[in-house]
This record gives sequence, C-alpha cells and structure tokens, in this order.
Amino acid sequence: MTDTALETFVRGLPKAELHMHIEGSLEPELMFELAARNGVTLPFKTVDEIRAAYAFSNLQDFLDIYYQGAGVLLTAADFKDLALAYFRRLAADGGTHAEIFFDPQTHTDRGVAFETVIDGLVQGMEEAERTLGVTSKLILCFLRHLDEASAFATLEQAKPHLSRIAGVGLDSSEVGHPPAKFARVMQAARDLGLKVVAHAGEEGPPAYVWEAVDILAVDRIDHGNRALEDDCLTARLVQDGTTLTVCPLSNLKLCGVSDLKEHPLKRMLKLGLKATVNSDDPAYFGGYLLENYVQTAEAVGLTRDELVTLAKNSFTGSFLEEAEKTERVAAIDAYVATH
Ligand SMILES: Nc1ncnc2[nH]cnc12
Ligand SMILES: [Zn+2]
Repeated sequence: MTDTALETFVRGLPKAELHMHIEGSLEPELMFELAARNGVTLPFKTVDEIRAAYAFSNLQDFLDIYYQGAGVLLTAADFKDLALAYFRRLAADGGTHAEIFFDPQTHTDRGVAFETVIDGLVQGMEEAERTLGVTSKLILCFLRHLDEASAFATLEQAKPHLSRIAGVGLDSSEVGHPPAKFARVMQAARDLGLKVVAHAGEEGPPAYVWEAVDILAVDRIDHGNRALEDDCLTARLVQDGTTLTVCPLSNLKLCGVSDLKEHPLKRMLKLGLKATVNSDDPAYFGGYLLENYVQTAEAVGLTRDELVTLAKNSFTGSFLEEAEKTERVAAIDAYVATH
C-alpha cells in the first residue's frame, strides 16, 4: 500500500481507542483559551513555546508538564470543551468508540470538585454521541504516586456517579509504585462492579505486570511493553487473552523506544498477544489515533490483515456489551469486504 492508500484504508476502518488520558488531549491552543477564560497565568507566552517544551526523556519529564497544563481546567464547561475537542479529532480519524481515562486527584487536589470534572466530561460524551455518533466510557485513574488513602477517598467521591464510570485504572509515575500498593482499593472498586485496568510495564519491570495480573486481576494491561522481557509472562498474557493497550508514539516520545522501527507492536501480534493501538496523550506526543496506526504501520511494516486485527482487538478488548462487540466487529468485516 502507498502512504496515502494506507492512511485512507485505516481512516475508514472502524476503530476504538482504549488508552487515552483526557487531560493529555489538551492542545496548547485550548490551554491558552482556557487560561484566558479562567484568569490563569501560564509559564509560556506562545503556542510554539509550549510545543518546544514537549521534549521528554522519560515518563516523569512528561508528567511534570502534563500536571501543570491541567491547571487551566476549572469549570464543567472546560472539561466539556476538552472532551468534545478530543471526540471531534477521534471522529475525523475514523474512531467510533473511546474509553477515556480521567485523573480526578489532579483536579480535586487543587480545589476543583469531583462533580465539576465528571459533569463536564459526561456532557461532552453525550454531545459527542449525539452529534458525531461516537460512543464512549469513562475510566477513573488513581494517581499511583499518591497514597492508598487518597485513592480510597477518590473512590468514595465516585460512589454517587458509578452509573457513569466503567472502570478504574492506575496511572502516573510507575517505578517505585507497584500495583500491589493499590491492591485493596482496586478490589473495593471491583466489588462495586467496576472493571479494573492498570498501567504496567511502561517503564516498570515485568514483575509489575505480574502483580497487575495476579494481584489486581486486571481486565486489561495499559502498555505492557516490558512484559516481552519475560517469556513466561508473555505466555500467560497470550493464554489469558489479555488485551494490551499499546501506545507507539507515546513510547517513542518518552524514549521507551529510540526509533519507531524498533517498536514491538508487530512482534506482540506475532507472539499472539492481543495488542491494540492508542494515543495515550495525543496533544503531547504528536499524534492522535490515526497517526499512531499509520506511523507505526509504516515503521514496522504492518500488513493489512494485522491492521484489521488491531482494529478488531480494539472492540473485542473494550468494555462494550458482548452483542455490541459483535456488531462492531461485523462493521469491520463489512468495511474490509468492500475496501
Ligand atoms: N503514559 C502515561 N503513563 C502513566 N501515567 C500517565 N498519565 C498520563 N499519561 C500517562
Ligand atoms: Zn497512559
């Protein structure tokens, strides 16, 4: 396939995104607009100055600037605008469903009410479904650099809103904060009927992926790249059919791989792992969903069949109802039969 044929094919392929932090979709332009609207002073004067600051050598480098950027989000309207901007980009990329992460502690710790965050996001999600036909679910992430008590307090705040939350996750600084630190709060979330996911093996060792699997009994692993260092763990993930939400451009920007050509996505598929493609924090990592597919396909030489597998995995690995998954996969088959 030529570059444009590849892009056209993937754009038309129905796809879900399962790993995207809504705060990580805050583009510099919207950051300035919200800063002006809310009277927040940014340490940058121009959009170009912000983009120039997006040179990271590891996860922590990125997180420092990402938490600072989120400081412009104050009202429900801000969260709604943020969500809608993301859904418009996703729809333009041929995305039809998203399961988005949000980090309540980033906001409640600076005095923004949990309700403000979730009300705004849900308004954006509802409008996106109405106007763009994009469906979505919310995954509440606990910040793993904070303690268990803070995670429990956040789960308590979430209780009146459980009908709007599909699951809980673990994000932020991985190394030094293993999944076991959150075993009890993740179990409490599961007891409330929530799905459980966790970032693991992004920078952390295979032992953290084992903990996510054995201690948290996760429904999906977010990233999972370093699981490949352990054959036994890889075999377990294949056997369990665990979905990995892989984020190639994020891995490149945070120096998990030094060149996209070295990205393990194709290897994961060949090993039988149920990998998906995702953008993680698209405003910071230089590409939304389509760019992640296309740039990775070009770099590692994904076949048309592999692209179709990735798109199907994004629905079968989602938290949609089984009947809905079947319909979404049928839509992919219908597209592939005619393109
Ligand atoms: N890639 C990532 N890893 C961990 N925490 C995050 N929060 C936002 N993006 C993240
Ligand atoms: Zn992430």
